[in-house]
Amino acid sequence: MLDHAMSTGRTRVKFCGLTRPEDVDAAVALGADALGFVLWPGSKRAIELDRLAALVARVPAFVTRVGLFVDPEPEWVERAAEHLDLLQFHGDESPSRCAASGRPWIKALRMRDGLDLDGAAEDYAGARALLLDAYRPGVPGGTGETFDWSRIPATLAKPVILAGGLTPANVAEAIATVAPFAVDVSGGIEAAPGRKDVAAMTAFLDAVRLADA
Ligand SMILES: O=C(O)c1ccccc1NCC(=O)[C@H](O)[C@H](O)COP(=O)(O)O
Repeated sequence: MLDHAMSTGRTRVKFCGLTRPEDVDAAVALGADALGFVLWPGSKRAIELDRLAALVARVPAFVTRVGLFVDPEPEWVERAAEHLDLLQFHGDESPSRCAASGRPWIKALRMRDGLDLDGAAEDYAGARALLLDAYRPGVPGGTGETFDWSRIPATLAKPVILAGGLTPANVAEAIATVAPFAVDVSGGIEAAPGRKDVAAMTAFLDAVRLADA
């Protein structure tokens, strides 16, 4: 069992739903650990492969490039994966489906009533982490909604990436409550879907660093 922060003393930060070069540049300059690109066409933040290639070309070494999928066709994963460091699955993918490409992956779990997190951690043993997100029926992610953080057990067999409705105003409380390995934010740092706000990105990272201090 791991405690969520794995005693590293620093909460990693993933900014998700990037669509514009200027937002990628700002996120890197501010010190985000990982950048997420939505590769599910149903999202307002979705990007095509040519845009993905152009955006990730701006990302330097040691910043993780993450691609988000929702029940994707294997061929789509293969084509996108050459531009990515890590795959993030947001749909009903089985563990074997997540692992099929042989590339590192994480599984997003939406916190619907009755979800057995310990069981999911066993089922998705091959995941590098579990991303815990809010549950809204019919919406696979990016809801901008929080969930009851006290539902997360203090120890879990996988590192926890906390997501769902995080903002510069609530992320410190989230870290104090959950002690996650990482936090993930999309709507809370946006001016509009897919358009990040530099002041909000800055405030979010400042709040995380203060919480870690
Ligand atoms: O952002 C989307 O539109 C999206 C669509 C489908 C699947 C996942 C999606 N985003 C996933 C993320 O990683 C978000 O960062 C996460 O759901 C938290 O979003 P938010 O509550 O807006 O911070």
